[in-house]
Amino acid sequence: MACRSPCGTRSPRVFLPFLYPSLFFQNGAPRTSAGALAGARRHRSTDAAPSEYPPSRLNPAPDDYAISSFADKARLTLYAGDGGHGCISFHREAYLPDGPPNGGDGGHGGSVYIQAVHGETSLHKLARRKVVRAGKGKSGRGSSRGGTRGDDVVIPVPVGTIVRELRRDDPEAEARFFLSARKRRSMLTDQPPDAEPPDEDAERSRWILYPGASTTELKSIQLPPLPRRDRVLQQPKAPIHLDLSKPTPRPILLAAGGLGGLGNPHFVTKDNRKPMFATRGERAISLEIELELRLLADVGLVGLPNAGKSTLLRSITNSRTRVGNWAFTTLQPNIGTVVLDNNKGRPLLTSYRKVKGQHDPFSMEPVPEQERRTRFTVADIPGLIEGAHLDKGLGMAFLRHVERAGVLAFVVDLSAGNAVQALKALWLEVGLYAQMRDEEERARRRQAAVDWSPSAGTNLGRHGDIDPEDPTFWPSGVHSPEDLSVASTGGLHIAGKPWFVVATKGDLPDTAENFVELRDYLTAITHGEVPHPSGVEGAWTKECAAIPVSAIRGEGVDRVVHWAVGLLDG
Ligand SMILES: Nc1nc2c(ncn2[C@@H]2O[C@H](COP(=O)(O)OP(=O)(O)OP(=O)(O)O)[C@@H](O)[C@H]2O)c(=O)[nH]1
Ligand SMILES: [Mg+2]
Repeated sequence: MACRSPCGTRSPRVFLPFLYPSLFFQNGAPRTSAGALAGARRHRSTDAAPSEYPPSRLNPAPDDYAISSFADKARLTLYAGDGGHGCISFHREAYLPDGPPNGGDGGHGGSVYIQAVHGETSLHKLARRKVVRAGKGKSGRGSSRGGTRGDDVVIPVPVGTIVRELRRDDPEAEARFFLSARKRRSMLTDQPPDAEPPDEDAERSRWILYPGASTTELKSIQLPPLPRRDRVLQQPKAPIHLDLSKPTPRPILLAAGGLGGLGNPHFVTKDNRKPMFATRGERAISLEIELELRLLADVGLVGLPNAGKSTLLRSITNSRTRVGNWAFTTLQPNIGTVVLDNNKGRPLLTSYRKVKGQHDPFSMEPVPEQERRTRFTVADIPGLIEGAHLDKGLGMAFLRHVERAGVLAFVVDLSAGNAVQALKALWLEVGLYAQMRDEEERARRRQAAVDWSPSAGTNLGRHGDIDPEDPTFWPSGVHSPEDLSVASTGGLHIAGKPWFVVATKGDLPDTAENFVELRDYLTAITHGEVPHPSGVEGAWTKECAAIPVSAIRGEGVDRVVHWAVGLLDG
């Protein structure tokens, strides 16, 4: 039977006790009178915890928490710096009326880089900044003085950030593309490339002519072909897709600055000793990118609102995340660190993690396969409600922060109704979300391949010809047409993770029966007697366990740490 929830949406009655325990339970016993519903207060901000527990770190006062700004998405427009123009100048000296050309070169424009660093935890500063501009190169000056380079900009982002290119505007690549297209056209029509009249304006716009020259001199100027230039920085091809899941030792180039123009001494020939022209600096690329932060924690806590996730985090780490007896106390993800080593050389728990891909090519030392784990991180996210995968409540936006956790810990409140039902509801949301993410990812890859245009990259052949056999033809991350039709994993990337249940608030009366039912259900899943609660095929069911705890008293929480470490070590 469905009823109308206090916020006006339709939700099955089963969710109400989880969302608004104060409406249904008083001192652990369910309320029976219907009139009590109307009289009950929705939020209890002052008496945040049952009165029998004295205030402590695990039962904090409502204002005893750390606040920090947090954003996990940002959109940025990046402008690399234009190159400075080359200078047209001639040496002037008394009694030397016709000095040699001495115009300096323009400075190169600054580039925009990105770097994943420890210490950054949020994208909120970038989300507010919106635009990032690198410096323009200064134009060259007389007496062979080159222009200074534009300043580079490095964007520091937290480890775990994903960078996606949305749009790019590269005037130089466009010009090159049109030039090569013209050449191709003339080849197809069997005409020599020079038969087609050159686009005068396009060619001329790349040059600066001497302002002091007379009209007749200007008319007689014969511009040479643009010189070929070597680039130190190659613009990454479109579309850029980076997954910065590790700190990057060096900044990664996103938008390369334009080359500076060449001064007039470069164009001296035996026929033209006084070139009255120099080249303009290149116009630089601009990019629109999207940043998405997926926090990298070893263990992700998933639970209904008010289940006790934050209290659990406080009890196993030194986190000061907010705790309160109402739904949606936590509005942004929190990460806590569980220290397994008391920093005095004596490990509290022996754990090893596998090391891969960290081989130092210059080291003769054998690479260890595993190293001692001294700490692991736990992410606490806002509570999920039914329909979270459809963006109801707050849950959906934050599920991505547990998406990359090695282990999922489902936190279930034993005092708020049937624990098995609560667990099934959570897995249903997580499973649906995982399937949706898979679908989204496939759609994005398909779209990227459709949107992508070779003109945006710098990988044209000599004549601008496109070769699909060439691995550089495909956008980054896609190496062949088959890659675009990846078989659906159906959400297995989340449902395939090891998981366990933390049955919390075990100190409250009449919770033992609820726990026994939950434990029996998990044993049945492990033995394959009932299906995995997510409904995803091939999901992890190796050793599903429920650990009873009272986080507010700090009882049983050591077992949570031990179990999590066991699953992390594999
Ligand atoms: N008796 C008892 N109360 C607990 C326990 N753990 C948490 N609580 C209380 O349950 C309420 C909710 O705790 P929170 O840790 O804020 O719950 P949460 O899951 O983080 O809630 P949201 O952030 O809103 O999703 C608080 O009043 C806690 O004091 C426990 O083990 N026993
Ligand atoms: Mg919380």
